[in-house]
Amino acid sequence: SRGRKIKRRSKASSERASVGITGMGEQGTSGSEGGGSMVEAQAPAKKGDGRAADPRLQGISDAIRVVPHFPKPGIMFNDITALLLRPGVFKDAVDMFVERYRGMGIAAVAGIEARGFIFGPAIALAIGAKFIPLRKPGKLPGEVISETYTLEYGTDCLEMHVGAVEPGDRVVVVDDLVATGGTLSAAIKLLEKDTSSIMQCSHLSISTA
Ligand SMILES: O=P(O)(O)OC[C@H]1O[C@H](OP(=O)(O)OP(=O)(O)O)[C@H](O)[C@@H]1O
Ligand SMILES: Nc1ncnc2[nH]cnc12
Repeated sequence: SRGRKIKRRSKASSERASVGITGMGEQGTSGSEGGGSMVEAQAPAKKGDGRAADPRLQGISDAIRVVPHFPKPGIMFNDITALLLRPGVFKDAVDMFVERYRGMGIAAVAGIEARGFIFGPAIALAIGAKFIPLRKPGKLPGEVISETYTLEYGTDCLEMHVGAVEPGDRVVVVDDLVATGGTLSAAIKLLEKDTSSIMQCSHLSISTA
């Protein structure tokens, strides 16, 4: 044997993630696309409630592996790496973000490290926006602003280069998932600290409920 170790974790749960592309409307404006609600697209459409479910959501949900008790007991981990192995489903997920934000005059897509870096650049390129990495501490070489936040399993910090966002830029914050919301709200605070930018927030909304 060449000594290659394969670490086996507990089996994936048969539970499926419930998925939507969830968005929050612009800060400080009214009547904007997105409607100001973090949950508008999160729940699967129920019969007769007036919302048509996008047929792509089922495929996206099926492609996300739910791993119980990772990285800690009690956490139902939504593993998007399984989705990334399926190019058609990965494309569906990116396309749904792009369809939501194309033509809205978005100047920047800010992706949250690390999983926001998986979806963010593809979305930015497709809508003709710049991509801004919101990074974990100590990774950016220029002048930064920071925001510390609480995670479902620990604390962390996000940093952004000063000047990456210009005043008045319309910015979409992209990530894969919201759990406690700590990461997303830290990203919003970071962007609010630096600029008079107008924000939308969007993520591949996943819940195991
Ligand atoms: O809503 P919250 O409770 O803040 O949790 C959501 C965040 O947690 C995950 O990232 P994580 O910090 O695990 O880092 P990673 O992307 O580097 O894996 C996920 O990608 C979100 O960014
Ligand atoms: N339940 C979860 N699954 C995947 N990533 C997460 N980050 C925080 N909570 C998570």
